[in-house]
Amino acid sequence: MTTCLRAHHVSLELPVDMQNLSGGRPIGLRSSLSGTTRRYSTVLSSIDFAAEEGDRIALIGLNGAGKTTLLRVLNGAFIPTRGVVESRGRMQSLLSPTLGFAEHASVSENVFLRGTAMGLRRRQLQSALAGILEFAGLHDRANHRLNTLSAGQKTRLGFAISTAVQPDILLMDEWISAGDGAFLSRAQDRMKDRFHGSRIVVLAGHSSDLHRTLCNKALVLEAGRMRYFGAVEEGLSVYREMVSQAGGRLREQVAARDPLLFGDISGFVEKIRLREGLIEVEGWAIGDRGREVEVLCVEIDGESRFLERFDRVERDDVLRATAKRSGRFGFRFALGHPDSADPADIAVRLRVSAGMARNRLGAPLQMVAGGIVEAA
Ligand SMILES: Nc1ncnc2c1ncn2[C@@H]1O[C@H](COP(=O)(O)OP(=O)(O)OP(=O)(O)O)[C@@H](O)[C@H]1O
Repeated sequence: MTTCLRAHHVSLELPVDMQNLSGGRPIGLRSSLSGTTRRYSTVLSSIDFAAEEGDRIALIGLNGAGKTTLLRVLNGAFIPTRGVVESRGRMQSLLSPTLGFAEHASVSENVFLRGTAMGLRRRQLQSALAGILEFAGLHDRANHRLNTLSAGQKTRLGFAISTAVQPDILLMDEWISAGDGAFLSRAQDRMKDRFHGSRIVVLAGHSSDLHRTLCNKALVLEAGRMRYFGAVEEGLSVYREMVSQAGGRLREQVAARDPLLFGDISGFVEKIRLREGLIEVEGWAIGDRGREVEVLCVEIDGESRFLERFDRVERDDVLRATAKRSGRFGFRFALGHPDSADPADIAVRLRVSAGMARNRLGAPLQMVAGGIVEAA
């Protein structure tokens, strides 16, 4: 049997219940007694892709793009409003390890409940039970009620059950990194086994490095729509472009979580001076693989300006610090500014990012500690 996973023009609308507020204002507890209004929101639109045997698909998108929801549609937890999902092969999803636990049942009863929901037979579960408890470090707790376990113990149990058998199709929401030291290393080993043993994997998450290393394809989501499906490198550059256009604050958040997304761009803003309606800025930046940066992006109050022409300055201190023999890594530029803001205020509102191209900008450069902000 050939394993497959396909989505044919899948869309999903979900109900969003909103509390009715008196006069539009929150009024404490009474607001929760005042009834709700139900609206429908389109969370996924026209998702269309086919995964073949051997595919490892990186599911990429900003927060709220719809990654987890798409995984839930693929595993059948949500029925698409339009379109269909077609799959062949045993599917297992590692989304929420503790979802579906019965708090008042015992630990071993929960193994049977969850295992049955995963499609395992009673006899399979009986022979797997000891191994699952052993893996979770709960062999002496089989008869304890689940609600007597700690949150960490429940997570370990959920993980041990979900990964007890090798699936053909594996759906993962982030690479597992929870748990204490000893469990984490066993969990990582098991994840690797399950990942490599699966015929098709969909791996959601925010680590471009992991996606590049483990995946051959990428599916990029933007606000519930499929922006790209195809080779992973191309997918990562579509994502980089999306992030580059999304503004400095968001780039900062993405780069904090995924430092290698934009390559290795480092530097600082060192001086901001206000003079006769101009903002003069000085600093330095080194681009990917130690190259000179090609473009600067200056944002004030969310408005971006790209600079490809700016003064490039040879800086002995930067060359020495980075052990480079040559290169003009210092930058200097001046921009008009519309109001008579004071310099300290401008330092907070101004963000300078550097990159190798407009669609490959790094996170905004930080102001060097003790950097000078002055009005001339
Ligand atoms: N059960 C639900 N009912 C209504 N809306 C939902 C539900 N679950 C998710 N959403 C909405 O769907 C959108 C996508 O959410 P989802 O969790 O799939 O995003 P994500 O890409 O996984 O985000 P993150 O990277 O933050 O985990 C969000 O706007 C979210 O508010």
